[in-house]
Amino acid sequence: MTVSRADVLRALELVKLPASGQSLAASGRIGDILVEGGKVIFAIGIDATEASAMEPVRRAAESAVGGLPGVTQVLVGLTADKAPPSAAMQARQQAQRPGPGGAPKPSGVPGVKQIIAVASGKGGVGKSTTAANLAVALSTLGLKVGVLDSDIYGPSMPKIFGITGKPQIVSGRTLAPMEAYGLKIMSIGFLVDEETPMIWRGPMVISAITQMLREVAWGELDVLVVDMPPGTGDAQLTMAQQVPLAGAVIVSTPQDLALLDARRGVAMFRKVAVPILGLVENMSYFICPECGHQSDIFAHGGARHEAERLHIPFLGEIPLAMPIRETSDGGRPIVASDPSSAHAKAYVALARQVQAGLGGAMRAAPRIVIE
Ligand SMILES: Nc1ncnc2c1ncn2[C@@H]1O[C@H](COP(=O)(O)OP(=O)(O)OP(=O)(O)O)[C@@H](O)[C@H]1O
Repeated sequence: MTVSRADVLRALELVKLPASGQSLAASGRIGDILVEGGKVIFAIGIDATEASAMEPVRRAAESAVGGLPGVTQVLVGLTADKAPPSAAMQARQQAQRPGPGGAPKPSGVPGVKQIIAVASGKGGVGKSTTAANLAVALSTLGLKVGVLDSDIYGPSMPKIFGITGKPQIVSGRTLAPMEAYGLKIMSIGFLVDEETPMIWRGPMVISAITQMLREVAWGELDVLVVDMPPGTGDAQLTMAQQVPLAGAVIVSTPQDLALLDARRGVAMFRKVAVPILGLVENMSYFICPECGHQSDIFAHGGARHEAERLHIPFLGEIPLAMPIRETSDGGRPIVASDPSSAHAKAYVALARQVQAGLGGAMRAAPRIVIE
């Protein structure tokens, strides 16, 4: 038995909006409905200010559609991007945006002291490898560390940490994070099916991130490292705004073009008043494993200059090295699998800089209110 879009809409007629009592089906808030076999995926358009009020509607929509014969899986996201906002909505959003003074900020996550983002202006610069090794390095400094992989375009933490399986539900909607190398790990890869078409991932990212932040039993953490999706589009900007970030680390390669993208990354976090902890140069230079000769394949040092130009801290250089790639691609990040190597030490040096920067960021940031 296959479900049709009309069946889905009929089920959504029974879901009412809290404010108006209007049915969700008739509200004009439902975007395209994707039906693949027994899987149904769609997004509900909302004003960014309605996110918590609309969460029960999202859940009601999921259970109404989930009850249809032939439906095996339902994924409903809330998206603030769908419809162009009305003038009133725009005014409200404008009022919410942090001004030069910094406030207001999203509320903190109970038990989690600091959340940092690892971001890059474009894909493929080694952001996830850096985030994973930075997280392990922070834990070698004695901190309790979690990793939240929000890279909708290519969640790589399950692979980097060699995690298979799915997180278990601990109670109600709360999931237990996965664990590896003493870190708590949650990935969007565990929540969004690999087959979910890319076009759906953008709209879903915000509700998935909220879920990963607030409906995961993180326990007590000193630092939660968020691996951001690469780029500086709307999804990334909204995330930077919605996640209570203490700071951001930008990863770049030394090439001019990558640096241009890194500059956009810096501008994005500045726009939402998130402190920049600094810029890391990844794949900075190459040391020949045979003869030990160092070659600067991409004109090494570009990121250091760029950091100076942008008046942000330069956090260090990570070489382009086969052992980094092999361990990262093999589920054993080098800081965990070969902690005495020079490469691991480079990440630990990076972690020390980040830790020092966070002290400053915390002093400068408004007090985070624990709900
Ligand atoms: N310093 C390094 N030396 C050698 N290989 C590296 C280094 N950093 C990353 N890599 C390799 O480069 C590839 C891309 O890295 P990674 O997935 O971390 O990048 P990313 O920026 O997160 O990519 P995406 O944007 O696609 O998610 C991986 O195969 C990784 O192992």
